[in-house]
Amino acid sequence: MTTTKPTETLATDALRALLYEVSVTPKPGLVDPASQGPHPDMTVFTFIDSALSLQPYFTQCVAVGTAFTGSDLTDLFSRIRPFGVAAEHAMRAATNAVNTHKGAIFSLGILVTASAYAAQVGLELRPTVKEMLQGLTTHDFDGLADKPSDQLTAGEKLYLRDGITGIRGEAEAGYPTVFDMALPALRQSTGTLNQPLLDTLLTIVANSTDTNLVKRAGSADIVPWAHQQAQDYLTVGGSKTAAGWAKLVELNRVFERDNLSLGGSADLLILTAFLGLREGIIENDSFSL
Ligand SMILES: CC(C)(COP(=O)(O)OP(=O)(O)OC[C@H]1O[C@@H](n2cnc3c(N)ncnc32)[C@H](O[C@H]2O[C@H](COP(=O)(O)OP(=O)(O)OP(=O)(O)O)[C@@H](O)[C@H]2O)[C@@H]1O)[C@@H](O)C(=O)NCCC(=O)NCCS
Ligand SMILES: Nc1ncnc2[nH]cnc12
Repeated sequence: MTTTKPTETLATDALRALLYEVSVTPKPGLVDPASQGPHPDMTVFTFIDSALSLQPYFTQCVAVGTAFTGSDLTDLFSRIRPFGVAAEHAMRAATNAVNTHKGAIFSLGILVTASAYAAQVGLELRPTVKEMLQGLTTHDFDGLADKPSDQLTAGEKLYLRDGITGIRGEAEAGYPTVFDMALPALRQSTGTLNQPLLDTLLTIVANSTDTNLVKRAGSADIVPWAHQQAQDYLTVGGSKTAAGWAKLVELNRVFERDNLSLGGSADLLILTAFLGLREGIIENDSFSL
């Protein structure tokens, strides 16, 4: 990917990506301006407050990425992790302790930091991300079996039970769902901004393992079902056809009825929107054809 946008706009583009994602409607399994979906503890306003609470964090990520001069990029990741933990506290302070953007804090913080560093040294973004996160899953999951079960996070439990690496596996591999599937789909999309982002979300759902979905469903068996539902939507034309809209309305109903969350997929859409903003595919709330 290439970007000519200045580093000074990175933090703002991160906030725009967070706000654009929650504004897209109608999103199955997720909060949008028209529906809370399967999230009775969150509204679109919770996400707006959450996003704005993260502005200092993204500014910190830009500063750390720009100033880094070390040779081992895993040190760059280690330097921002404490800021990420602090950002989680800021998020919970802004949302009455609700988890809106925990995953987005992790993933978007990495992309913002890597973008600032890569621009400073003239490197490509994705290799920079992979170097920063080398060994992440091994590091984070090492000794997990000895951790008290009541202290395990959702992702850690799913790794122990199903071997699902979730956000960590996606990140350490350099976000293949984003770079190899979602961003190419966004580049080829047309229409109003809402439509390409909807079709990109369902492209993500069709091609990734969302640990929120698995957690809510109680079994990884939900994943092939979700892949098929999203693919069916895309096959009938997605947001561009009446059949696609009918499928989307039906998916919204089923995900809400069955309490199924796509929080992880939403985060990957946030990353894709951020990269779309950096590449100029998305400009000033318009969408280049
Ligand atoms: C590295 C951590 C962030 C990992 O945290 P954890 O051990 O909790 O791991 P997971 O549960 O596997 O994932 C955490 C969140 O990551 C998102 N996610 C899930 N699957 C994927 C995926 N395949 N690719 C990318 N991202 C994924 C998801 O976050 C989003 O969903 C949450 C909102 O949905 P909801 O269903 O409401 O979630 P809950 O409230 O938790 O469930 P309910 O109670 O409602 O049922 C929200 O977080 C979205 O962002 C997963 O939830 C962490 O360990 C860590 O290190 N954090 C410190 C910060 C840090 O390291 N920062 C680094 C600076 S760069
Ligand atoms: N719109 C959304 N609804 C629920 N969880 C999310 N995580 C990130 N965006 C979300």
